[in-house]
Amino acid sequence: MTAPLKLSRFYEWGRKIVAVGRNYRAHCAELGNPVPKEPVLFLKPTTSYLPEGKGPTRGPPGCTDLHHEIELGVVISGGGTNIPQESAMDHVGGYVLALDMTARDYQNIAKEKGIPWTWAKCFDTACPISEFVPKEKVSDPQDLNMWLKVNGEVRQKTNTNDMIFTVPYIISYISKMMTLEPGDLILTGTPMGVAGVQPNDQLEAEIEGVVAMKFTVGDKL
Ligand SMILES: CC(=O)CC(=O)C(=O)O
Ligand SMILES: [Mg+2]
Repeated sequence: MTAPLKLSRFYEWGRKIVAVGRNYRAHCAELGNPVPKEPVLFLKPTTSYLPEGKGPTRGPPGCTDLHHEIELGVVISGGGTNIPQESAMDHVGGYVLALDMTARDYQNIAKEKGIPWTWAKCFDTACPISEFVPKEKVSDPQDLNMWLKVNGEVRQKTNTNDMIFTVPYIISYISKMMTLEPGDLILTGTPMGVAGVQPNDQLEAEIEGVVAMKFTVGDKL
């Protein structure tokens, strides 16, 4: 008999990772992107998951500008299509602190050529995650202080009330065209301060009072 799937190990379920881009005004400005009128969405494969303690995060072959992007991750417990914003939070089972590791050099090339960001966002180890935090431990996902340090120096710091699109809006928006399933992870976008990392850099991140995590940067894949 196979063991029942536990939501706390959602990353083993093989469901999807839907990522929101450009969800903080200051981050749009730092990369010279317009502020979006609707969420900018892309997918990351579940092979990019890197739970804390499972080794270093590594850029794809040839990458010369691997960036950190700290993000609040929302774990879906109840699936659905056309989920109304008003009941969207009923579909949330919990949260993780996540990094949307990005090969910025490849992303810039993709943007110039007008081609997808796959090489920039989808490599193995591109989605480091913290331990799972049950929904009950977070009273308001739209009021969380979170930060990321590289080698002890703060690089990114925000409150999630700075998001352009809120968690319920994002869930409702995605579910209009893509069925959400239990075990899916939504990455809600990164605040300003994205920057390059080097092999052996120590990444430390926290949602204050909720969860913390540490990762090392490794050599390229
Ligand atoms: C410019 C980006 O890489 C978009 C993104 O992932 C974000 O979080 O914003
Ligand atoms: Mg991102």
